Amino acid sequence: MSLHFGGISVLDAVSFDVPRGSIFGLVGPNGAGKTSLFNCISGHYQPSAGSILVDGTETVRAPAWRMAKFGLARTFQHPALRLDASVLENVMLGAHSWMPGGPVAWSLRLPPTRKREREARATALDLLERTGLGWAAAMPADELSHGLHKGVELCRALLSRPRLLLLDEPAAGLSHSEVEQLIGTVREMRREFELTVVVVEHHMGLISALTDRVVVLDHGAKLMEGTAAEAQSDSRVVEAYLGREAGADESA
Ligand SMILES: Nc1ncnc2c1ncn2[C@@H]1O[C@H](COP(=O)(O)OP(=O)(O)OP(=O)(O)O)[C@@H](O)[C@H]1O
Repeated sequence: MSLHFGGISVLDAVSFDVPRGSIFGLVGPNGAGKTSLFNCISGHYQPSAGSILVDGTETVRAPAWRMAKFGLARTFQHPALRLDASVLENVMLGAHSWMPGGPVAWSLRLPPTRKREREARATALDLLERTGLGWAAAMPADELSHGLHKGVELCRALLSRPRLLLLDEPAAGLSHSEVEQLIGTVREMRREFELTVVVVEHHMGLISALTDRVVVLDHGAKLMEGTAAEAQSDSRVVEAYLGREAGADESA
């Protein structure tokens, strides 16, 4: 799969398979193309060439809002929450992909809709409890810290019942203990919901603890694929990181 913006190549024939049920890491230096690749998978960007298959179904021309139909949910580097709404209301937005009816049925709140809404609310509260956020359910989202917003976004993504969960830098801005809790939560959710997870992350502790395999990107191309330990001891990977840091030092 390739991605160009004008004459600039952002991703150059990047190709890999994510085994079902695995936790797969996308790593690489700043500007390597990780978020752009994520945006292609989640339908926020249209690749210039190539294909993306989710459970054998081509998703490339589907817009981002249809991705839940393919069993796909994502979180963002900077959580996209409705800050004026409560934490529970934010999580409940994840249920819209499987609620029966549409906006008219929801506003009329017919009996089948009410029943599903009760189910969704109970599941949302359960997810919040299990990620340590039960106490915040009724609070306006803007009263929570950045780290807690990430937990709320994760609950919202899980409520959409995904088969493939995309996490974009979930550890950024989290404290050490919050990262530990996140690792436990993702492991538990993977097991319970039989999820496949793809995670973009700079936090190598999280990548080592969580992932079965990683792909390392550099300058929009795939540098290597293997376990996190193999990646960390690969001379090409070490050079890509050091080279980028040296470049940053020179320009500083
Ligand atoms: N919408 C866009 N238009 C033009 N160029 C873009 C666009 N989105 C990304 N790029 C460019 O693509 C390259 C890869 O960016 P991307 O954000 O995907 O990298 P990254 O590996 O996620 O970096 P980081 O770790 O810093 O988040 C960068 O040079 C960036 O400027």
